[in-house]
Amino acid sequence: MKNITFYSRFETDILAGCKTITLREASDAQFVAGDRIRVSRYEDDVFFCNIEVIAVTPVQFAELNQYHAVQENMMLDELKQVISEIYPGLNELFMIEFRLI
Ligand SMILES: CC(=O)Nc1ccn([C@@H]2O[C@H](CO)[C@@H](O)[C@H]2O)c(=O)n1
Repeated sequence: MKNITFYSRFETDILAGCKTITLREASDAQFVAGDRIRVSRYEDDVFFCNIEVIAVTPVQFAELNQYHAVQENMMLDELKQVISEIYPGLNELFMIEFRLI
């Protein structure tokens, strides 16, 4: 089974079903619809759930909008700030939509 990591501060939102996308750089988005993925925390590699990928879609940083923010359970400004810190200067992102399984 493939694996993906999330920063531990997002674990609660993911388990509650209120964070249903993640925006990643290409090298971290090598998934296709239907993939079942083990999810663990980035900091300590502790497993916390499995997800199924619904879709992987290219999205530019400049095109991020309220839809993305809602799916991330963040304000749009906050989301842009978070992504700028993780991927400074990167415009080519991929939206991974997922559901808990
Ligand atoms: C741990 C690791 O390797 N990388 C990442 C990269 C991104 N993210 C989150 O996805 C969304 C969009 O980027 C935001 O919620 C980010 O904080 C994450 O949790 N972990």
